[in-house]
Amino acid sequence: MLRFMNVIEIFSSIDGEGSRQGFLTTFLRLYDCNIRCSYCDTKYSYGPDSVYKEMFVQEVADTIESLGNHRITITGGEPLLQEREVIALIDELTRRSESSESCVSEREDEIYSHDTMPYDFNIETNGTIVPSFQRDNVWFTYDYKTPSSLAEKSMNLDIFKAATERDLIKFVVGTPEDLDCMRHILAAHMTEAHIYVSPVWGQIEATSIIEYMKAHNLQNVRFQLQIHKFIWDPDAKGV
Ligand SMILES: Nc1nc2[nH]cc(C(=O)O)c2c(=O)[nH]1
Ligand code: SF4
Ligand SMILES: [Mg+2]
Repeated sequence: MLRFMNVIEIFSSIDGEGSRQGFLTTFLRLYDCNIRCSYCDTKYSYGPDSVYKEMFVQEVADTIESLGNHRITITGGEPLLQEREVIALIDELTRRSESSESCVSEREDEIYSHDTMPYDFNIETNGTIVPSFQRDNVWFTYDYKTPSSLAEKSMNLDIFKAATERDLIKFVVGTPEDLDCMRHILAAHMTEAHIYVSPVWGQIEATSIIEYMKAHNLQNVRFQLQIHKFIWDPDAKGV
C-alpha cells in the first residue's frame, strides 16, 4: 500500500548527541509535535505555519539511500505521530539493504565493509508515547521533559519500563529544579536504559550540572553537550 509521510527535512550530518555522537548520520525530521516545550529548538517542525512536504515512503527511502549513511535518526517534531509510516519506511530500507547484501554474497569481505553495513535506526521521541513496535535494528532515545519545559505533565512514565538496555533516556535540564526532578524520577523509576543529561542551550551552566552530579553521586548519569550547536549556528536548520 502506498503511504505518504509529512517530511520537514532529510539531511546528512554528524550526530550531535547520544551514543553515536560524532558519527555520520542521516536525519529524517518529521512534521508535527503533540507538545510545546518552552525551549523548543525546532519550532519550524510543527503547527500550521510549518512548511512540510508530503513524500511517499518509497521516495523517503530513495533519498535516505542516496545519502549513503547506514546510521539513521528519525526525529521531529514527534516522529511517533507517524508511527505506521515510520515502520513502513524502516521495513522498506531494511528489505532493500538485505536484498543488496544477497546480491554480493559471493564477496563476503565487502558485505561487512563500511559501505555495506546494515541500517541502524535511532528514533528520537519526546517521552509522551510508548512505541508499539520493535525491530532488531531500531532503538529509541526518549526525552524526559523536566519542569522548565512546561511539558512535564505530558510525560508517559511507562517509557522507563518500556526502554531496554539498547535505549537512551535523556533529561534536558535548564534549572536546578529540573536537576532535582531528574534525580527524583530516577530514584522512583527503574529502567534498563542508559541515562543522559544535557543542558537546555544557553539556560544553565554545564559546570552546575556536573557539580550536581558530584554532589548527588550520580554514577550512572552521563553528561553530554549537543555538539552540533557549537559547530553550526544553534538555530540553523538541516545540520
Ligand atoms: N547534528 C544533529 N544531531 C542531532 N541529534 C539529534 C538531533 C535532533 O534534532 O533530534 C540532531 C540534529 O538536529 N542535528
Ligand atoms: S518535543 Fe521536541 S519538537 Fe516537540 S516541542 Fe518539545 S523540543 Fe520541540
Ligand atoms: Mg530532538
